[in-house]
Amino acid sequence: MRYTSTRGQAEQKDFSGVLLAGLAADGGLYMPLSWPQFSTADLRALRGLPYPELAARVLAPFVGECVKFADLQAMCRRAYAGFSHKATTPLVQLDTNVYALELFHGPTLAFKDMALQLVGHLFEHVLAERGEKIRIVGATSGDTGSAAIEAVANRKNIDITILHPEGKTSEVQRRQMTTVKADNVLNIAVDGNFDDCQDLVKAMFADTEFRAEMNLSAVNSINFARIAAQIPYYVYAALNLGAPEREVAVSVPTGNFGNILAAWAAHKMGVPIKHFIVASNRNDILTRFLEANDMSVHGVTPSLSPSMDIGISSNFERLLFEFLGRDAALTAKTMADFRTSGKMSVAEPVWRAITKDFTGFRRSDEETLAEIARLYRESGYLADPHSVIGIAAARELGPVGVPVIAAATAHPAKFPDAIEKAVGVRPPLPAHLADLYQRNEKFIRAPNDLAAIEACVRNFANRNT
Ligand SMILES: Cc1ncc(COP(=O)(O)O)c(C=O)c1O
Ligand SMILES: N[C@@H](CCOP(=O)(O)O)C(=O)O
Repeated sequence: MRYTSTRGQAEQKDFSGVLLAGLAADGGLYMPLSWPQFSTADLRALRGLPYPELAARVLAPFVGECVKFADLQAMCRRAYAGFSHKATTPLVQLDTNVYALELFHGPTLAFKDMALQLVGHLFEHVLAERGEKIRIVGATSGDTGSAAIEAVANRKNIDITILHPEGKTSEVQRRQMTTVKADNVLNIAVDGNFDDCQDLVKAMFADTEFRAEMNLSAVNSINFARIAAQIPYYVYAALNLGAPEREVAVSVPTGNFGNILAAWAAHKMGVPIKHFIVASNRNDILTRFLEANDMSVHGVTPSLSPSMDIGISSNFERLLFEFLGRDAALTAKTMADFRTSGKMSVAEPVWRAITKDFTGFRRSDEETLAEIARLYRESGYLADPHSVIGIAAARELGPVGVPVIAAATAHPAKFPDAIEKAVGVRPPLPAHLADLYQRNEKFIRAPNDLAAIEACVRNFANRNT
């Protein structure tokens, strides 16, 4: 499998090349040249497999020749061995046609573990083969940071620097990053919001000298390996609900658009996913676009679902590329105009085609608390402030008679203040994190300034010289 940039100017790469590069050299995002196809018979053959086996088979065509299938299988087994639920991603029925797909049984209690636990093994494997060292730079609004750190802490040949917006994650999320004891981890609290952190990461990649000097790599969903590793759980859930003979829909709490894009990729590969519901909080750029063809940047306002506090959704570029008929020049121009003007609308037929597949939904903080309370009262199910928006969207907008997979993206214990406000109880952290509040934190502070951040990354890289 070869990968091409959405902006068409970067060299094509194989899976390992994409994994290590993260962002394409032209600022675009890598996409497979074509989507692997799974026939009805192929899908039936996956039904009933344990999650790690299914994941290896779904990922094999993306990985291609880069990793032997037996090695990929072994990595999938190791990646999910530590998950706290035997089914890895269990489905919980909440209503006649609403199912929570629990993606938070990994070590850091969010869906990011699903991809990053595997990506950590893939990095180590590919780096050992190539004899290379990488420096990962990543941005987080709360969950990617700890999942990435957990996946690569103490791994040889990898340094990781995570930028988080100071004061804008939950305390549990911050401590999950800043209390990890590993010499290869640097946490930076940036004086800004998530979009500032994400821009700083992209700017480091755009600084070609710095990128080459540091051999930068990415753990955010700009790295296609992240998207690929998020596809298998949609295949697994759809099969468990009757696919390929039965259609399903998905409802996904959305920020950077990576998770729902993975569901859409599963649909392109042959899984009968009929509709895609984008659930957002008050940071609703995608919902505004889906309602009125208006993608205008409004900045980021803190909410009770901090991981979705994202102003610009990076992965929308991948969807745009597809709906523009894979016209890289037009995608590049549209993205450049968006960058300059802070606004984007697409040609009417393109917008109609997108909105045929995707519907937007939003909930304010007050509504989110009310949804948590209602769900808890009616079914005893405690959902975190991100997942509950997707669940509410599934109940309200799910196509009639079609089972909706509502992605449950985080464990409620990551957001105890919001949960307590909604239902009056503080969900306890699992045993492996029980002493999180007693652990010592380690991070540095930096301004929202590229030169300052690059200096931090460079100093960290040179710490032992
Ligand atoms: C708990 C949670 N829900 C939802 C999201 C949004 O997912 P995405 O950025 O893939 O749209 C995130 C962060 O990415 C998250 O951490
Ligand atoms: N919501 C994320 C932000 C980054 O998203 P990613 O999927 O591109 O890594 C977070 O919680 O950190």
